[in-house]
Amino acid sequence: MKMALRACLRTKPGLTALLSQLSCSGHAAARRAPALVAQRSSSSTSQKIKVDFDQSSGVAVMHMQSPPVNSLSLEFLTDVCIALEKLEMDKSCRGLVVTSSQPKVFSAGLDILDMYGKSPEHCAEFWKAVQEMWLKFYGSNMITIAAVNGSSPAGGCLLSMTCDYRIMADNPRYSIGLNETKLGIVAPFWFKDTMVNTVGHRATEMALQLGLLYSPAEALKIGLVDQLVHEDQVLTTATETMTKWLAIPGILNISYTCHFFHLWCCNLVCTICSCVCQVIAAKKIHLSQDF
Ligand SMILES: CC/C=C\C/C=C\CCCC/C=C/C(=O)SCCNC(=O)CCNC(=O)[C@H](O)C(C)(C)COP(=O)(O)OP(=O)(O)OC[C@H]1O[C@@H](n2cnc3c(N)ncnc32)[C@H](O)[C@@H]1OP(=O)(O)O
Repeated sequence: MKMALRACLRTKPGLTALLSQLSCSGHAAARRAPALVAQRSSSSTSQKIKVDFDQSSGVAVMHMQSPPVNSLSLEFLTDVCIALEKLEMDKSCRGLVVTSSQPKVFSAGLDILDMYGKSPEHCAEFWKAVQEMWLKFYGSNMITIAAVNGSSPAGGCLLSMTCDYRIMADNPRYSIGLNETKLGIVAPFWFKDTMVNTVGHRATEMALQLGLLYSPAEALKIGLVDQLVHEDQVLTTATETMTKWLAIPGILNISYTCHFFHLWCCNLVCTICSCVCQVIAAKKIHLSQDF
């Protein structure tokens, strides 16, 4: 799916426009202009994001440092998107590792306090920022690896699933999954689609219906993560793994992209049809109540 988005962002101007409308792209850029990284190795920091870029390897490491649990607030999401935009614009950056500077937690998911009791304008901006993060990671031209060094529920799990590869700390205290159901929330369809693309239909059905959080071992078993390593080795394994991914010629990447793009389009058409059916059904119910 990520590759599919990459392809359409490269090759389909119409869809790019569609996606950019969906994602309100540019809202982050409008706030702070991106800067190109000139040094061989550099480090740039916002309050909540630290990026170390090694120009010799072309690999950047994004450290999420929003205490206590890297919850995805509007401010944090905006910082993430800005950092990503800057890296994306620097063509020498080919790989990105995302990890957490917070102990025991990769990301606690969407910031619940930023969704509750806020103005409609704030909620709209917040929700657009969530979509923007998703699109930017999924549509990135860089190879992305999530170094999941702690728990990663809900939106945190989504963030990791938008990456090409996930390495998780092998600590049974940590968990990962889309647990929205347990919170009394329905996960949006694109959360669901992202999980289907990662672990398949049946596993997603079980995961979402029951709001399951998986231990690292369980997550590995269903393919929610790709590799488990000792807690101390998550970041180094991620950078080693990146070397292997970057050795694959980009052209092959693009070929796979076309296959996945086809699947993604089919999925999108189905989703639109299902939305139309739901609207028609809702109207029918409404009419039958009137008479
Ligand atoms: C505006 C929106 C419009 C439309 C959308 C509406 C609905 C669509 C919903 C979309 C789908 C939702 C996706 C989500 O991501 S919802 C968030 C789900 N997250 C969770 O369930 C995680 C909850 N947290 C935990 O499980 C644990 O905190 C965690 C991450 C395992 C860490 O555990 P631990 O180290 O023991 O830390 P604490 O639990 O003690 O937490 C420390 C501190 O952090 C606060 N906190 C935790 N999670 C969140 C969060 N998601 N948002 C905000 N704050 C969080 C926690 O309350 C503690 O705060 P305190 O002040 O008490 O120290």
